[in-house]
Amino acid sequence: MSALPPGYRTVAVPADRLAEFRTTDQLAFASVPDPETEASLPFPIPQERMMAVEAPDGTFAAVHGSYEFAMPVPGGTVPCAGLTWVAVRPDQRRRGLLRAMIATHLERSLGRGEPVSALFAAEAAIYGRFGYGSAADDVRLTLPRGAALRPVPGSDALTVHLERVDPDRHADLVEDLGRRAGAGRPGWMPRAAAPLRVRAVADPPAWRHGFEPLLLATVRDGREVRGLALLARKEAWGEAGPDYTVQVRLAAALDAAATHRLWTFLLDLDLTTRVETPVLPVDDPLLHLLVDPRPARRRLADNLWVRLLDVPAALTARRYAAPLDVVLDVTDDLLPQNAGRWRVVADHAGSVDVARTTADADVRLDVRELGALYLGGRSAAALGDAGLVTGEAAALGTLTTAFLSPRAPVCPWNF
Ligand SMILES: CC(=O)SCCNC(=O)CCNC(=O)[C@H](O)C(C)(C)COP(=O)(O)OP(=O)(O)OC[C@H]1O[C@@H](n2cnc3c(N)ncnc32)[C@H](O)[C@@H]1OP(=O)(O)O
Repeated sequence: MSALPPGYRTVAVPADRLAEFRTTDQLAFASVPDPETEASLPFPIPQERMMAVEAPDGTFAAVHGSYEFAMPVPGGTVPCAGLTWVAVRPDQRRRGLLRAMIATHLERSLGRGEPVSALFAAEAAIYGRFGYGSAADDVRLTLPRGAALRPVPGSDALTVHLERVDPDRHADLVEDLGRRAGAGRPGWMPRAAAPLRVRAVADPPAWRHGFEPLLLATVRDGREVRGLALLARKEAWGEAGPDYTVQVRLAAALDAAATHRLWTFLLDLDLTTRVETPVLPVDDPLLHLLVDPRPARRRLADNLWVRLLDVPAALTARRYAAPLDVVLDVTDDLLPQNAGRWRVVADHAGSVDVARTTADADVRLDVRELGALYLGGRSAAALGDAGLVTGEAAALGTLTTAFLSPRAPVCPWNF
């Protein structure tokens, strides 16, 4: 794999070097050290998944970590290493430390039996060279107060309850309902680990930036919670009076009526002028419910990047929307065991077989593009139009239909 410069070495991070791990990350991201906030929150990365590169003087030059995820994929879940906290000290850049850390990450993930890795990219140009493909987009809207929604039967019968967030009482509720709301959506990463659940509802003053303490809105059918949102408002007064902003950090609902009731509430809070949505999938029901979507400001961004580490294990972990019998010729510069021709056969009953073959290839593509297709949010035909995947139009069409997911993939929280 990738060599480190002379005198550098890859090391595990023992508990007594957690502060140095954090400081290295803060130096790379220019984050303001905040010991009070840090002490109030559980550290998110399991210690055995934290790694560093030590410089010749024994200090950390670079760090990375990973989360253990069961990533939803079309028709199932796959063990996934969520790469995170990738940081190279500014005085140690561009000498191959990231490249070496990626090699370590791929090798260790495979050793743990994780055939897939996923990440959020700080900068979009970094990870393609390592075989990660942009597999999902997300959208954030800024909506005017009072934006009208098309009617949904049953919405009026639901009630809304608003309270301040209490992390002890609400962490599991938020995770459980969020998980159910995202059922069937590839990439909708559950936060199985307790530190991640706690941090999802955490509200330290340093994170508020002028907004009020975090609120929880629950949509109820009697006593049963059918939807919820985490939100906060920012007070502002202008010449024309109140000009508040509502920031919705998370919104989840179990059905159309709860979705409608939740957004009807969020879009009509007194004193407010605008409502900022959280990250939404590009096919979120809110987009379909808006009577007039044009005044909404939209920001489209890349969401998950996906890397297949073990091509046959990854491809057999998901199901396909149509029968498939195709020979893929895959290139993979970092993991040669993935390279070459694979026959992928899937039938209507859900059986999938991926095996080495010497047959002629129908489709040629890099592992990066296979990662982009994996969650079902990209079209092989469209990647073909861009020259990134090659093959006969019929083969690309079959691949497109079989890989697509009925719901657009997204991860609703950034790791
Ligand atoms: C999943 C996450 O955690 S995303 C967070 C990533 N971290 C950050 O953005 C924090 C600030 N930046 C950094 O810490 C570092 O500059 C990193 C991690 C982005 C890069 O680390 P380096 O050790 O400098 O990278 P390294 O020297 O191994 O470069 C490997 C390759 O990536 C390229 N590269 C590195 N950074 C970037 C970048 N920001 N944009 C485009 N290309 C880049 C290099 O040019 C090199 O290309 P080559 O293989 O064609 O020669």
